[in-house]
Amino acid sequence: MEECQLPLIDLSGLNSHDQKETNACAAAICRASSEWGFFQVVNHGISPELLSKMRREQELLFQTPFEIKATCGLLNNSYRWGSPTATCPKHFSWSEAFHIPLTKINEQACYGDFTSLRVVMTEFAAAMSKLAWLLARILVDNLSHQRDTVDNICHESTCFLRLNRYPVCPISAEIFGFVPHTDSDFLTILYQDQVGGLQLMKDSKWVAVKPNQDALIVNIGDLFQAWSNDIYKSVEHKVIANGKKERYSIAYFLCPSYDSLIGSCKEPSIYQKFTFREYRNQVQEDVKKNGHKIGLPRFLL
Ligand SMILES: C=C1C[C@]23C[C@@]1(O)CC[C@H]2[C@@]12CC[C@H](O)[C@@](C)(C(=O)O1)[C@H]2[C@@H]3C(=O)O
Ligand SMILES: O=C(O)CCC(=O)C(=O)O
Ligand SMILES: [Fe+2]
Repeated sequence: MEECQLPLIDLSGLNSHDQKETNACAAAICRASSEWGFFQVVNHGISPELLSKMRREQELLFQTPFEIKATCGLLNNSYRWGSPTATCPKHFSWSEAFHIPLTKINEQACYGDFTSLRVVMTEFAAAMSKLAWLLARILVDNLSHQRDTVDNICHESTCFLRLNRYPVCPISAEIFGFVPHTDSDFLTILYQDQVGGLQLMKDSKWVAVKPNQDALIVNIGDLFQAWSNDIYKSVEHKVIANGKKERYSIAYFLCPSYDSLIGSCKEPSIYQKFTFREYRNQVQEDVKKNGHKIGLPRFLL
């Protein structure tokens, strides 16, 4: 498997007093979103201490017995494992996850005895949110010239964090940790450990992402692709299961409110206008019916 060096962007450029440096950094973000749909950021403003505290809390959470994770109302009853709709190995994900809306992150009732998890998750979600909005503003400003702003596209009410654990997989090497998919959001920020296993589609080939402990990974989601009229790319990615080591990751998903209408920032538009609610419902219906997501091609004009 070919290992790729994702575009690596040093976000300290955005704070430079030299406008040229700031513009060059913004341009690198937009170029990577269009050429790769994926990039890594360093000097992203989230401290290594917060990241390692979050990872520790994540490990403790997943070490909890299955019955507690699955039944005690933990994290808004958001525990999932495997793929409930899978009918064959290629639709199955060898992983477990908590999928928690930002609106619930600070709610005491979601945490039971996990009090330090609540404190750390709240701080982590706020830091990831700030970074996601910063990147989305740059990407929107690059194309919309004041017609649209991130604030009338994205909304905190629907953003969420997904805590993933990929257990050691003792069966076939053909099994996915996470099935190939694109994300149904505007933009995702991923904090992964050093185990590796994430692969993405580049020039019609799967390439493996080499973990970098100082970097967070950013990828464009379907809604940014639709809004940008295919300028930014929502790229297919997957996680390979590992027969020797478990793996952890956390993804932050930046989403619009359910009723906001996603239309293209340019004419002629490639896609029909749709609301995020319509998009989500269509994805869920397709997953139920076919075992996999169809996504944006459903909305082509
Ligand atoms: C089985 C699936 C769940 C998922 C849609 C999919 O077909 C494959 C990708 C999954 C994913 C990953 C990112 C987001 O968490 C998510 C909401 C999305 O858009 O794609 C989930 C979907 C889901 O959990 O419904
Ligand atoms: O764990 C990873 O590396 C990727 C997770 C992912 O793609 C997702 O949660 O949507
Ligand atoms: Fe994903």
